[in-house]
Amino acid sequence: MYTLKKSLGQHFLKDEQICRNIVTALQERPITRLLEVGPGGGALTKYLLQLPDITFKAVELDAEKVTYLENTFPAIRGKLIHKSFLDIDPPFDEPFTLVGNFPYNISTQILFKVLDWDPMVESVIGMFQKEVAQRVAAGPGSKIYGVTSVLIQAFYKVDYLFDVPPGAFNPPPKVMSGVIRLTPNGQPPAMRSRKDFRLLVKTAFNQRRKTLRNAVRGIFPPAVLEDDFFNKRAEQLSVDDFAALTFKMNG
Ligand SMILES: C[S@@+](CC[C@H](N)C(=O)[O-])C[C@H]1O[C@@H](n2cnc3c(N)ncnc32)[C@H](O)[C@@H]1O
Repeated sequence: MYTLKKSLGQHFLKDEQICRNIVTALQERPITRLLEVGPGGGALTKYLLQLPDITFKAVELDAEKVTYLENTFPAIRGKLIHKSFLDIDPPFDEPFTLVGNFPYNISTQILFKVLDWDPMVESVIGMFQKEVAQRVAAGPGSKIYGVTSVLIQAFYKVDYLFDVPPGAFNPPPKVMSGVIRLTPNGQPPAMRSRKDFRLLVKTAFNQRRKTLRNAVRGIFPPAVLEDDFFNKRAEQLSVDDFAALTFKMNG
């Protein structure tokens, strides 16, 4: 039928109930345009192609799976982009939803791409390694609160929907998985620029055990760093705290 390529994170869903649960979660919000990342053997795709009144597209890197999908699901012809998701531009002119049992080797890059495309991405229903999914959803004070938590939560509300055990996949991955939903959080906090925000958050968490003062020394004027606020550590700061701090960074 086809081979499974570990290098492309190919763990295909074999549990039909999990596939249906993902599609049900997707339908809880109105969607008109849908992009599936990594349709693979079509476990989710076969349901997605049946959704009424939706313009569907998918992007798959593996040529063998592209041929397989086009032969098995004629309805997908003309809707399947044979490229890396990381290399494409938004395939719609208007906001769309992103769905996928994502290849885990590029989870973080997928999240960064969502941020680059925002506000074109109006929602995401995605399967990640559980640890990554939990990190995206984590709040201040948690050990797993980090760069992706802050960057994503500045723009999206994150809901952790459900766990998926290794046995739901062929071949089973070594770790648990989790499905999350991202929806725009309304009003992103005021910040000087997204570029500054990203630099600050990455720099602060790069040395998360240090005080903020020591972690971000190079990117703030020395006088600003004297404030007691900088005695805190990155993991104690809220998304709004990070956004507000961007206005005090070096120009
Ligand atoms: C975890 S599998 C999911 C397959 C299928 N959706 C399922 O649930 O059974 C990830 C899929 O993403 C594809 N993939 C890996 N890297 C990709 C990339 N950079 N761009 C697009 N697809 C990619 C893999 O070939 C694979 O089909």
